[in-house]
Amino acid sequence: MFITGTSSALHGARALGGASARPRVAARGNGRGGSAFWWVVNRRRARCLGSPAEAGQLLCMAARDNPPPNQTRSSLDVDSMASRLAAELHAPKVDENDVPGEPSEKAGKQMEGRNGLPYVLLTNEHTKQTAEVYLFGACVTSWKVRDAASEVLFLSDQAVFDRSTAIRGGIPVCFPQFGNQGNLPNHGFARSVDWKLDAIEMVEQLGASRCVLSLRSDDLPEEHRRLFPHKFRAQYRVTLNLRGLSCELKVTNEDASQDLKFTAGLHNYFKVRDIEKVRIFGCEGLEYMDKTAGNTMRREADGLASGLAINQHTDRVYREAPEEMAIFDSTALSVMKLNKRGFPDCTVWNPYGSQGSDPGWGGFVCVEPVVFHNEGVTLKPGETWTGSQELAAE
Ligand SMILES: O=P(O)(O)OC[C@H]1O[C@@H](O)[C@H](O)[C@@H](O)[C@@H]1O
Repeated sequence: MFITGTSSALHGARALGGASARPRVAARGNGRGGSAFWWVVNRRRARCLGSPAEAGQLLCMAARDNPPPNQTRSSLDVDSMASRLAAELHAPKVDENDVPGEPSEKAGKQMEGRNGLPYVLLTNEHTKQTAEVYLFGACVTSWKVRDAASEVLFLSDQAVFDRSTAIRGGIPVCFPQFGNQGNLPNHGFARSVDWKLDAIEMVEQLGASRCVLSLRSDDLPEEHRRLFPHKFRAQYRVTLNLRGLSCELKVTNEDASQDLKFTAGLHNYFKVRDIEKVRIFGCEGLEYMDKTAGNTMRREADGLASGLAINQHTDRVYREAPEEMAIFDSTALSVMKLNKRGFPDCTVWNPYGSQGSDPGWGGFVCVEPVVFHNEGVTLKPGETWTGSQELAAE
């Protein structure tokens, strides 16, 4: 939503004021799906063009021809749209995770959750968003937007909170193995062990609330250390910023002489009203491993102009997916945007009632940034890898 959306207005503010600009809460979008869909379609069209100026021109033309539902042609301020877009495209990107925070109770607090399991309730007073992050599995189990009234993530009715198994739903962290290729349990052990809470902090400068969790190989139960005899430190930062929710996973090889090899992913369960009416943008033309067909490599059709529909058991690991992807839920009239870094690949999964599926399969779609193809990550002793995602919901 380039005209009214939170994301573009803030990018614009950042471009004009730099990283030290006072955070401000931008005007919200109109929250109607027509406008959200308009954003997706035109953003996709703009992406095909080379320069920011061309992209800006195209967006302006598209807006004139096809204004979002709450605006008329004459009310569009095309010049300001164009300069905002150009600012967004040219702005040096600030890595918010590099800006240090200060411990603060305003950012959140540790609470006792289901069955007494500890979790962090993060709050962002600027945007009135909240998130819940369980220390078990470093799992984000809830992210609420629109004055904390609207839940973005799916949490299964069958989710178990007793440390016996990973929490089903939210955003489980898959590490050091994504999927079942390797000698570890499916998706590795990080989602089924306790992480340590290092900090709950406020990044005043950016209007962001953040919690920092960590996991060290030395603290793992013996069974995992035996199967994965490597020294590592993982840090996971979950931030509620002015645009939405960001998750950053950093892994350091702490071994003095051995390489550290792993695959990883952030297993986002997005809540949808009706899986049949969902479209996913960003997979068109990509090569993927089809896990429903014995891991055969296939290629997605190029002409998915209206996005990928889920109408069967779908379990695909796309190779080199674009940084920006979007999920359009035409029943809820909402768009969830995913911007990923350091995770080259992406999984799309919905069991669609297949054997053993969660009974809630019609109410979620998993779109997961992963590093999987090309043998994942190899870190030399002392090296660090970082993978992150930014989620926005409109
Ligand atoms: O049941 P689990 O271990 O949580 O995994 C759920 C699904 O997670 C997806 O990421 C995988 O691609 C699927 O193959 C898998 O079935």
